[in-house]
Amino acid sequence: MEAGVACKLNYPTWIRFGRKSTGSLRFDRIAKQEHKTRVVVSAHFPVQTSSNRHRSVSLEVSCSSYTNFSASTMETGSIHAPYDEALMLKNKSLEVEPYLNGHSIYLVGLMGSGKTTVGKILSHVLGYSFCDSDTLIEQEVNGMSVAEIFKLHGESFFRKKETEVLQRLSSKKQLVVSTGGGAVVLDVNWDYMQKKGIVVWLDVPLEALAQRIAAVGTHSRPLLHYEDGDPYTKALKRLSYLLEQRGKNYAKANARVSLEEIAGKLGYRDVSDLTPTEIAIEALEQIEVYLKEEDGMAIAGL
Ligand SMILES: Nc1ncnc2c1ncn2[C@@H]1O[C@H](COP(=O)(O)OP(=O)(O)O)[C@@H](O)[C@H]1O
Ligand SMILES: O=C(O)C1=C[C@@H](OP(=O)(O)O)[C@@H](O)[C@H](O)C1
Repeated sequence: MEAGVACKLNYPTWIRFGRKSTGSLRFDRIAKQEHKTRVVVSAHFPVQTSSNRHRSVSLEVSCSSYTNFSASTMETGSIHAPYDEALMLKNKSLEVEPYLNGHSIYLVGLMGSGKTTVGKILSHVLGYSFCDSDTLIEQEVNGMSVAEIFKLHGESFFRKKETEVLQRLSSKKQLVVSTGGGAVVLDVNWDYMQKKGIVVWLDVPLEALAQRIAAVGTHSRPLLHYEDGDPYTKALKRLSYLLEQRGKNYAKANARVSLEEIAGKLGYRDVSDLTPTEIAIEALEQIEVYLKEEDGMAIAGL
């Protein structure tokens, strides 16, 4: 089909895919001028996942001639086009960036929710600096690891340092900050994060978190050392408890990125099929929704 349409117009077509089963097909401007072709496009986007993880999209396109608009359809068929997530991420960041106005992004969520992984992707695509609050704390405490800080100085010392780090970052713009899972508990931390920042919650099902943590081990996460059992069981038990304690705090975030919802939208059966880039795209979408709402409220004087 792609070849067929291109052949009729003698120019290549551009196909842009949206994420919510929508998209558009754009024809080269010169092609439109030269051929005086009015293109009527009806697109159908069932998302399919192939075994090599490259998504392809079926697209049905109908074209009719401009000079004889009522004329019959030139061609109908189906295109399988690669789903370029890096390009989609870039496009989304270009769309969101002007609304961001330099505001920093603070990622919150339970241990293993991907704050560091997704944060690095976001900082790179937005051209922001990336900070990991745990790493900054470790640097402040003479390079001691988080686990060692907990062991030697206790959790309250760690929390004090965490607040100091967030206070220091709060005066800066254009940062993507991966916070520690417990940063949401203290109100003062929210004041710092929201001073020049937007808080985004990565909401990941507990089983997926426990799987991720079990894959790398629990040694670097001292709060997971209280339970018995294998790493998966230990992580699942403790994370369930922590979510009960902190659920309300995470829900205060300006934007929520639910992996279950993204997987549903993309037609995946399991959240573990999602790539960090797909999660980063959704984070930008949710940030955009939040900023547009804020903008609307400011214009309405609310
Ligand atoms: N979308 C993802 N799918 C699978 N594994 C992931 C994903 N995001 C992160 N991980 C893995 O999970 C672990 C924890 O991720 P990380 O970004 O360090 O989380 P956090 O900073 O929230 O603790 C790492 O081993 C990372 O490679
Ligand atoms: O949930 C928590 O209270 C903690 C999460 C950890 O960070 P990650 O969420 O980056 O693992 C780290 O700050 C510390 O072990 C405490």
